[in-house]
Amino acid sequence: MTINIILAGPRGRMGQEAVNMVNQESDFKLVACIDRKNGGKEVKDIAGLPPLHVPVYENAKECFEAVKADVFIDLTVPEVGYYHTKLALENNIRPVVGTTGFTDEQLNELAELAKSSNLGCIIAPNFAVGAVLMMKFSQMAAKYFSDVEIIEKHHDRKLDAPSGTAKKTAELIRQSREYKKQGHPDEEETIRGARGAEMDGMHIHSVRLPGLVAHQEVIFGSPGQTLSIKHDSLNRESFMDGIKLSVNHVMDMKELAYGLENIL
Ligand SMILES: NC(=O)C1=CN([C@@H]2O[C@H](COP(=O)(O)OP(=O)(O)OC[C@H]3O[C@@H](n4cnc5c(N)ncnc54)[C@H](O)[C@@H]3O)[C@@H](O)[C@H]2O)C=CC1
Ligand SMILES: O=C(O)C1=N[C@H](C(=O)O)C[C@H](O)C1
Repeated sequence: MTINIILAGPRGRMGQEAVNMVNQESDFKLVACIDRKNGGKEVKDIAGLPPLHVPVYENAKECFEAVKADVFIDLTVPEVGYYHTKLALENNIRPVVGTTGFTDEQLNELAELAKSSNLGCIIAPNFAVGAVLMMKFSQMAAKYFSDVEIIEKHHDRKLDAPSGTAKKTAELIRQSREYKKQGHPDEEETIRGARGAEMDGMHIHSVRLPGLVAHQEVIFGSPGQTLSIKHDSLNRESFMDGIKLSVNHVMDMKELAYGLENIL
């Protein structure tokens, strides 16, 4: 069976990689792209994309109404990604979303909409299988270590901080860690932000540097020992297997899953 796909964000770092992946998969067919420029053109007219006679729309509503598709892939920015995802569900198209930075309220609203529409929807802060394992291993370790710091490192073009992966890691850790307000009770920041962001008494630190792609280390400590769990995405190909898997899987789902671990 061929899965017809609409993709938003085709000129982005992830979008370009995903257009090429979809184009190379024999069971996937790119049927339209949503881009904030290039409306009325075809994918072949956009530099860096394959020579495909596939229409490009600037208006997502117009695209979803005009083009018949099974799955919608979003790789854009948070507000736009949320709007696209909602619109896709309203048009009976199953979203696979890599865009990070959605609020809890937005995630809850999309989950309700997917359920009431009986449609699959996958929103995954990280599509790299190794990163999912890093998160799950951290969740396991948190049962035995209540002191933990998360250090995420990304390229300096990234808009959201902390990363979606770091937030998801903290949520998974929270499920198995006994609550603890970490650090010295009297500790003080002499420069604001020195201790990073705080969630549930644990700390998250965000590094942004040119040259990096996507990296995270979760460090646990207890008297006399530390445990480090680390993952590196060295390029964006690392995310493509997770997107492929999600596109196939979402076809058989009837509700929203938040995180690739739910379908592995
Ligand atoms: N889930 C995962 O495994 C991964 C998720 N990401 C996330 O994917 C998203 C995209 O990342 P990158 O490709 O690195 O970013 P990018 O900046 O290279 O691409 C963003 C895309 O969004 C489009 N865009 C920006 N503003 C827009 C607007 N107002 N309307 C319509 N389109 C708009 C841009 O034209 C571009 O195509 C980010 O949220 C990032 O955190 C990135 C890597 C892996
Ligand atoms: O913007 C990125 O690059 C990435 N974003 C995702 C996140 O916020 O966790 C996934 C990965 O870390 C790359």
